[in-house]
Amino acid sequence: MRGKRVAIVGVGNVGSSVAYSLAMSGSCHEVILRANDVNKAKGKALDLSQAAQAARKHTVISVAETLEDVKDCDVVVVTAGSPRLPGMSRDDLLLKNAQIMKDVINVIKVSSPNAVIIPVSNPLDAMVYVALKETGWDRSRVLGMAGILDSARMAHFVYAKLGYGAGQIRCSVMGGHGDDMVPLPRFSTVAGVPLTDLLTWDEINEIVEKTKKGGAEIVELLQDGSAYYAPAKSTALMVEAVLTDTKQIYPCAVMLKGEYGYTDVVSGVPVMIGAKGVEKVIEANLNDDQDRKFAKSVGSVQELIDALYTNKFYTK
Ligand SMILES: NC(=O)c1ccc[n+]([C@@H]2O[C@H](COP(=O)([O-])OP(=O)(O)OC[C@H]3O[C@@H](n4cnc5c(N)ncnc54)[C@H](O)[C@@H]3O)[C@@H](O)[C@H]2O)c1
Repeated sequence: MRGKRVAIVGVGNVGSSVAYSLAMSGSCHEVILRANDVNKAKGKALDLSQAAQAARKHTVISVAETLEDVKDCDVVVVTAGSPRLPGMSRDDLLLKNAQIMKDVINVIKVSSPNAVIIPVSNPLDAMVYVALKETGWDRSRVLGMAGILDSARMAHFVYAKLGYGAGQIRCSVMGGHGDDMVPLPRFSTVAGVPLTDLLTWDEINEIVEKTKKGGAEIVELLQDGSAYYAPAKSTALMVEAVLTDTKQIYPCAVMLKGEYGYTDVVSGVPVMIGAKGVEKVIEANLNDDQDRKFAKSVGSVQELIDALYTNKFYTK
């Protein structure tokens, strides 16, 4: 039996940080980097390999000269794409990144036919839709990263408000990875204590708003890119759940097939992740208010998907 192999397509800030996280945890045998700029990938691979040696980990970091060389991977993470720059909405990126995703996926589906694919590029939910459409695979094998990140951001803002509990905060965010994401205070706890017992609704609503703007706040401060440490760690958690078949529940962007009343649209929902990818979609009981917000969020993703058709990226 060979060791686990993960490819990362797009070796910018997020991609290289995913590789770093995986190398530091030693959760896979080989990480293959694929970038258009092969020398850049080679430089990153050397640096990462040396970091693995420093950490006394066995993970080997290699470079694929072409996408066709991304062979027989267990998981393929796609971070190739343009980052969201100041003033640029996620929607502006749609057609540009959809073409990149399409080109990447059409090679990967042949070179790594048994992989689980984790799209990260934005606009995330639409990229999951493109990856699924291009592969034609079962939805269980294409799951997008966003919900773990958004939930971590919410946890950060809960800590910032409370001033205690860091590391014990469990937050839940559903919906698309956009301005209409749905932070769920009712499903959030600190060491098991409901958030609603610890904070007033005014305070909670402030946290909800900060969570929605969490990515934009970092973009404004960095000025030349977007967040990558938390996105990378969130992605690595998903990779590791697949590689080690942990059956953990994480919020991920998946194609809905009747769950929550929606079909043929991608949204962030809690899923159980195992070796086969999404092994179960969890249907939480939403109250009327949560239901309404989730519907709005799904509607925003649907608009992005519709835009792929109205702009003739796809035809019906
Ligand atoms: N889903 C999320 O929660 C989340 C979080 C953070 C970032 N993102 C998205 O992830 C993507 C990467 O972000 P980043 O900060 O690493 O950006 P980055 O600019 O640092 O890296 C993107 C990389 O993709 C490469 N690339 C472009 N086209 C390619 C192709 N056809 N093949 C291979 N590589 C290609 C670029 O050369 C660059 O190195 C962006 O789309 C960003 O918006 C998503």
